[in-house]
Amino acid sequence: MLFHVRMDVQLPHDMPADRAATLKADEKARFQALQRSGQWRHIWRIVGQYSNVSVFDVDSPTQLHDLLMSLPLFPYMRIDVMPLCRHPSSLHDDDR
Ligand SMILES: O=C(O)C[C@H]1C=CC(=O)O1
Repeated sequence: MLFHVRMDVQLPHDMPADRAATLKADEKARFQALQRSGQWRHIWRIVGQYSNVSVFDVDSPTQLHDLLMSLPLFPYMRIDVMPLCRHPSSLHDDDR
């Protein structure tokens, strides 16, 4: 199942720089593992914002929920999710 996910990150202004750096490094490691697994299929930065739009390929809404909650930056994100299905005119066989 494919999901479009928008994540807006807002770290508290008073978070110590070393704590923020650790969180970002942990997030990057988790993100790259999920990319390698194929579950985090695409990501784009939204220009000028600490935000991204991503496409996830997971087995169920529950799996996506658990995956998002496992992200180190989860407590500092607003997350919006849209379920996707294949467009009938798409030329891409892997859109499902
Ligand atoms: O940078 C972000 O948008 C937040 C998050 C998503 C991937 C990642 O490495 O960090």
